[in-house]
This record gives sequence, C-alpha cells and structure tokens, in this order.
Amino acid sequence: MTNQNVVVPDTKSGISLPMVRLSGSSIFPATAQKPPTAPGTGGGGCISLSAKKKLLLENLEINGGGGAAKINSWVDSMRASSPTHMKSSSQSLSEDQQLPWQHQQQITLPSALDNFDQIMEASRGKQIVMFLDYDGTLSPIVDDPDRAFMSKKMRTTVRRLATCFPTAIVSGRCRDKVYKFVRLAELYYAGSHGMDIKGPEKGSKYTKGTEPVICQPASEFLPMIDEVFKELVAKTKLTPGAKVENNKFCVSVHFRCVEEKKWSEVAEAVKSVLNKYPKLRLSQGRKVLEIRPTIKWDKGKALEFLLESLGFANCTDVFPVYIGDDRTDEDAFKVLKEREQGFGILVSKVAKDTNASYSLQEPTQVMDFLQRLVDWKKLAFQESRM
Ligand SMILES: O=P(O)(O)OC[C@H]1O[C@H](O[C@H]2O[C@H](CO)[C@@H](O)[C@H](O)[C@H]2O)[C@H](O)[C@@H](O)[C@@H]1O
Repeated sequence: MTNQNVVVPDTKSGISLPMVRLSGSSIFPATAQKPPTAPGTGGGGCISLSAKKKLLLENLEINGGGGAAKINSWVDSMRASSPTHMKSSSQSLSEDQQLPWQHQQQITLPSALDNFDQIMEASRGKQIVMFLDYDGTLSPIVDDPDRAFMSKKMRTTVRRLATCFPTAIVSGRCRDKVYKFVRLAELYYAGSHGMDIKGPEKGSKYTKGTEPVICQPASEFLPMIDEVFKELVAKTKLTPGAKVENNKFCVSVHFRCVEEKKWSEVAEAVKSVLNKYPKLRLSQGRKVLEIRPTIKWDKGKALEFLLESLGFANCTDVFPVYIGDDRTDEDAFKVLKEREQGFGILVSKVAKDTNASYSLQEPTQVMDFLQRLVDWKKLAFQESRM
C-alpha cells in the first residue's frame, strides 16, 4: 500500500486541504504523516495549530479541577474546538466547512461507502456488532439539544439493522433521553458517555439471561452531579444562549448559542464548579463543555463491557463497528484499534486526527451505510439457503 499526499481544493471554502490518498486493498488507513521536526513544531520552531490546540486542551483538562488555568486559556480552548473561529473574522465558516485542525498530522480517511465490499470481506465469518453514537451520527447537529430528532427513515433503518446484528447506541446524553429520541426497545443503550448501560428487555433476540444487562459504574456520583447541575443552571442563567443539560452521570454546558464575547462567562461558571469538586473532570465536545466523574470509564470501556455482555469477551470471530462524530468517540475507536477487531468510522466532512479507519460525511451517509449492511446481510442469508 502506498500513501500519497494530495492537496485538493475544498470546494466549499476554496481552501486547499491535505488528503492522503490510499491505493491497494487494505481496509486500514494510512498512519498520520508526521511533521518534519518534533511533533507539533514547524521547521521554524513555531507550534502548529493542532499542537497548540492539544496543549490548550491538556491545560484545560489538567488544571480544570485544580484552578490553575486562566479563563483566557479556557476560552482559547473553546475556540480551538470550534474551528469556525480559525479563519479570519471576515470569512465565517459553518461547522461543516471547518478548516482542518492539523495540516501535518491529519488523515482523510477512506469512505466507508466506497470501500463497503472490502469492509464486508474483512468481516467474513465473524459476528458483526454495531455501536452507534447519537448526536451528529444518527441525528444532525442543531442549535437546540432538545430538538435533535432523528428522521423516521433513520429510525426504520436502525430498526432493520438491529434485526440483523446486535446494536447499541452509545451517547453522551442521559440514557432515558436518548431512548426517547431513538424509541427502539430492541437496542442496547449506553448513556452518559457509557456510564449508564442497559440492554434490551428479556425476550429480545440477543439477551442471554432473563434480566436486561445493567451497568452504572458512576452511581455514587449521582447526588454530586445533581448538585453541580443546579449550581451551573444558577451560574449561567444570566448568560444568554447558555444551556445546561443534566445527563444523569455528567452535565453538559452548551455554548453553541452564546455570543463569543460571553464565552468567558460560561468558562468561569464551569471552572468555578470544577474547583469545588475535585472528583469531577472536564471534557469537550461540539460547542459543549462536559463535566463528568474522574473514574476511568468512557465510551471505549462501554464498548468492551457490551461485547463481554454479548459473550464476545475473548472471541476472535467478532467484528465490532463503531460509528461516531465526536472527540469522546475516539475512546471507542482506540479500543477497536488496540483489539485489532472491527473498525471505527468517523462521521466528518473534514480531515481530523483520529483513530477511526473509515469516514462518512454526515448522518444521511450513515443511513446509507447502515442500509447497505442490512441488504448485504439479507443477501448473505438468502445465499446460505440456496
Ligand atoms: O455522544 P453523543 O450522542 O454525540 O452526544 C454528545 C452531546 O450531544 C449533544 O450535544 C451536541 O448536539 C446538540 C444537538 O445537535 C448540539 O446543539 C450541541 O452543540 C452538540 O454538542 C447533547 O446535547 C449533549 O448532551 C451530548 O453530550
């Protein structure tokens, strides 16, 4: 397999973006092209955009609970994770037209749709298990988190998918809320970034025992999270557009609809709460600051737990597929890479630093991919009966 760097114009923004073109038939992507000097530094000792972003995030995460970080660095980090702000202010880009985070180390992944046959070939003889993130994967990103509905067509497709393969929804949202959006009882649900897992009720095709699987590794944090939610609501009520969402084992503070000059108020509020609760930590998503317990549990752990619950703990003939769009999904992509099983699919229109192996551009492409999986399974079943 040879990797070739090609610069292609981004038709939307008119900016040249680096791509890695893959040749050969491997289903795995190229490794990221390293910059010529130490990672994160350009030839002239300048720190790259991406390295700067990483440092900002690390600073934010490390100092989030300790109180050392200045609010300015928080706002910088919020900007860095909202790449619409990376262009000159005269040109405003939508989230889907973002500049890549990191020119030197990014990979544009091969399309999961274009490489569908190769993917299926790799899964031959193995049990496919599907893991789907919700926001930005099954539903489009919208301003109001309470209105992030998935389309009827998507629901029908996911329903069909679940008749073919064990299927789980893995979301940062509270499990009940994501269930209300998806409304399919036959699925596994992992809410609160995997900290609240429940399997389908008994009688479902893939349940093993009589009781549904349940896992809540952060249950002791429930009262603390409730307290924090109330405090954050109070602290942000005077900031127009700020929205605090109680996700049961974590809290999301949205700034998508907050004017940029007021982002420091959101940062102040979150930082002051983290200073008070050292057992909580910060993570960042798409225009959202998320507060969660410091326990070592994430979407990757949830994926492993679910595979184990399904009886695939030490199996070599399982093929997990995880589809997600956010930074928190990287934990699951990483687990798959480390296990050398299945693959991750990143939903993104732009190149990103990722552990996923393939990409899809948006939820409509996710739907097409899921439908192709269903069709493939049906065909394979018919052929096996001939
Ligand atoms: O793991 P996910 O299912 O992707 O959940 C991550 C967060 O998604 C939601 O926020 C994001 O989507 C909103 C609706 O499109 C959007 O308004 C917001 O800016 C995004 O960050 C959800 O509201 C959060 O609670 C989840 O943690």
